[in-house]
Amino acid sequence: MPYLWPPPVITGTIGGVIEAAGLTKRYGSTLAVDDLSFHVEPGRVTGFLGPNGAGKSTTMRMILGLDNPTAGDVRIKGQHYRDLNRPLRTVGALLEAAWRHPGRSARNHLRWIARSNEIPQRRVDEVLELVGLTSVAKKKAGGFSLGMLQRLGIASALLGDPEVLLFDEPVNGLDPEGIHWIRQLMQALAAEGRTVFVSSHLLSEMSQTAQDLVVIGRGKLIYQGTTEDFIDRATHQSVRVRSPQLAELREALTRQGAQVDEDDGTLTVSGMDSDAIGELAFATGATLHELSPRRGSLEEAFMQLTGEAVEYHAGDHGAAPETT
Ligand SMILES: Nc1ncnc2c1ncn2[C@@H]1O[C@H](COP(=O)(O)OP(=O)(O)OP(=O)(O)O)[C@@H](O)[C@H]1O
Repeated sequence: MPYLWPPPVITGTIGGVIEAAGLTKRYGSTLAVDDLSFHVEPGRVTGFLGPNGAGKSTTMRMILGLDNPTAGDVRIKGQHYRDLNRPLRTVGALLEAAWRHPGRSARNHLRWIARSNEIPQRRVDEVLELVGLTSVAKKKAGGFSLGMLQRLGIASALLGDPEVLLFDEPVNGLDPEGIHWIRQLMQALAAEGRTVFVSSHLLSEMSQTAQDLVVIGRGKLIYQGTTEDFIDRATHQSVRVRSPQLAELREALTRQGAQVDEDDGTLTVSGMDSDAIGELAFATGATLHELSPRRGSLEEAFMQLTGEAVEYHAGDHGAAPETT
C-alpha cells in the first residue's frame, strides 16, 4: 500500500486519540464553542456533525493549534498540537481547498511541503498516485477544479503518513463520484487503524461514512457515541401497515395502546413493533398487505436533538440552525 510509509505505529491510548475537555471559544459576544468535551477513537471514522455555525471549524482549528481556546483544552495523543515533535507525521488536516499558489504545479506544491517537513520526496509521487492526480501532477493548480483541489489538499494531509486525520467538510462542492471516493478513502484510512475525524453538516452523508458521531449544536455537545445508537435513540420508529380489514385492525391496535395514524388507506403505527402488529393482525383475522418497519433518518434524529438544544439556548445566540 503506497501510504503505509513509514509503517504506522498505532500505540495503545488511554481514552481517545483526540481528547477535548471543557473546550470553549468566545469571539466577542459569540460563544462559538461552549464547554465541549469529547474523545475520538482510532480505527474508526468519527463524524463531527452540526449545522452551519455550530462551531465545527473553530473546534478543528483549536485541535490544530491555529486558534487558542478561551478555556479548556484539546490534545492529540496526550499532547498539544504545538508540542508535537513532527506534527505532519502525526496529524494531517484538510481545512479548506483555497489555493494560494495558482502558478505552482501540484507536484511542486507537495515537494515544498515535504522538504520543509523532512519527508522523503518519493512520498510526493505516492500521495499523488493515491489521490488520483498523477496525470496532472505537472499542471498548474490554478486551473484545477474544486474536486481536484480537494484531492490535492488530501494529498498534502497524507504526505506525512499521519496516524490522525482531520477533514473539515471534505465533500463540499464535490460531485457524486468525488463524494464516493472520499468516503471510501476515509474508511480505508480508518481500517488501517488511523484516527479519522471528519466534519460535515451533511447528515445523510455522515450516516453512510462514520461509525461514530460527535454531534454539536450551538457550540455544545449534543451526542457522542455510535451512529447507530444516535439514530436508534433519537428517532421515532414506526411501522407502515396496509390491510383490507383496516378499520378492525386499527381498533385492535388502539386497544393495545399503539398510536395509529391513517392516511390514504395506510396505517402508520408507533409504540408497537412489527412482530407484535403481525401477531395482533393474525389474532384479529386481518390479512396484511404490508407490514414495513420504518427507521428514522439521521436528519430526524438531528432535528429532534438539536431542536431541544436550540430551545434550551434560544436566548444565547442568533438564528435557528440550517439542516441540509
Ligand atoms: N474569527 C471569528 N471571529 C468571529 N466569529 C467567528 C470567527 N470564527 C467563527 N466565528 C463564529 O463562531 C461560530 C461558529 O463558527 P464555525 O465556523 O466554527 O462553525 P461551523 O460549525 O464550522 O460552521 P460552518 O459549517 O458554517 O463552517 C459562528 O457563529 C461564527 O460566525
